[in-house]
Amino acid sequence: MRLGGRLTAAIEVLEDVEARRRPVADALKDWGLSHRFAGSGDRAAIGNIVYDALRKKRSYGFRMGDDGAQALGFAAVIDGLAMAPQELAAALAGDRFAPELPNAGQLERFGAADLSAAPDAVAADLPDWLAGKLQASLGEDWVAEAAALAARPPLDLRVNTLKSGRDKVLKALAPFGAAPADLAPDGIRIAAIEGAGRHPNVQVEAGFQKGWFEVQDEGSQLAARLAAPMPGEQVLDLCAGAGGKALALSAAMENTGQIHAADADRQRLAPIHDRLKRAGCRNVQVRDPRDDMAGLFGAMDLVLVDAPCTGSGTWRRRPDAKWRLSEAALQKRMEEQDDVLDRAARFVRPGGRLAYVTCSLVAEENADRIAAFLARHGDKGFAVADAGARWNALLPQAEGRCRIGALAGGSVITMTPKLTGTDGFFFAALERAG
Ligand SMILES: C[S@@+](CC[C@H](N)C(=O)[O-])C[C@H]1O[C@@H](n2cnc3c(N)ncnc32)[C@H](O)[C@@H]1O
Repeated sequence: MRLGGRLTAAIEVLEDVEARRRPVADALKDWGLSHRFAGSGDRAAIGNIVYDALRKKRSYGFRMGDDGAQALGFAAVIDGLAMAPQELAAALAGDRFAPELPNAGQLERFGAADLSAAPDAVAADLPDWLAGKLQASLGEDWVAEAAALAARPPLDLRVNTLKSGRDKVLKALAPFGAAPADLAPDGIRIAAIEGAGRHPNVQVEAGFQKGWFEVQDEGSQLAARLAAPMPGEQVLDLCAGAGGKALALSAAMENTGQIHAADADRQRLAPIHDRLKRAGCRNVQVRDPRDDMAGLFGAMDLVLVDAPCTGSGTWRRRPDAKWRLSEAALQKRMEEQDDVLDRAARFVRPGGRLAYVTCSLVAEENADRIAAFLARHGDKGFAVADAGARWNALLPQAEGRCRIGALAGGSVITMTPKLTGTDGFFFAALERAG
């Protein structure tokens, strides 16, 4: 396909996402199934246009003076492929599959528009209500923080130290431009896509099949490290999902002790079995949602709550979610977070720890939930640990390079694309008196 056909396809997908309010991944998949002639390069290029348009929907709409699918598609191509409007017009000339060009005035406006004159929520590329939430949560720098959430994300990998080492994986993935991650000790990064490119499908590589590495955002790797699992410990991963953090905990514990991996949703847990096998994790026991875990009450050294959340920290990867999220959904997540924290507390032994993680930047899902937990469980001897000190000890070369907030005598951490170059993550640790 030439650029014109790809752009037309991207506009169709954007219209579908808008009309049916459906996840962009589903819309792209359906488009691919009904257009079998399109090759993988075409599908990747169409995906780039669609994702870019959704990442910057509001600022592109402002700059074009039109937020329809066609205007957004053109804006994403001009910006994403760094093409001058005249260059784009020349590239589409005579292409019968190309969409109609916006008028010259619109293209000129796009090139000239200055976002410093735009309302903050437009420059932040957020709906108004979420702009208010991020402003309240992140303070002064919130517009730049939100804008960084609208950039293309890198592809991050975690080296599985149970089976390999970073140098070995770096060598195997050298053709893809793999480099050591900035912060995570076992992390590897493949930079964000440029132009119409695409990330390699690393999961077909021999090293992946052999369990040498996992795909995992650097922030998620750091959150697992900050939970400070020790070899030999008894650990409960209460919201294990597909196991990203459970696998990281297993490696950090050097395959010793025991990790109970549980989740309320059997479907989400299902992929963990293959992943554990491939990664060679022998210290993880998967608990069926129907299992009676009462035997673990008061017995865990560490309980990890990788809580269900709005995922606002992952908007670089799932930009459609920011336009679909509702206040009701946020409220529901907060109730789930309280529920799961209450459940988690029962498993922590005296002298044990509870780590709370979200991939959200909304304070109501983060520090506010910990404060509410303390208000409910103040009598059970839980205190907020100094997560900021943990960060500085783990990453002395990046001391203070995250947001460290004071809370109830301890401190909590927020990672953001702008500050740490990771997805947005929140981390808090609670210690139960012995
Ligand atoms: C952020 S995801 C977990 C991601 C996973 N830990 C990882 O690193 O790949 C949150 C998980 O919490 C689960 N969940 C939601 N409510 C729960 C509850 N009350 N108890 C246990 N798990 C719950 C969801 O099914 C979902 O899999």
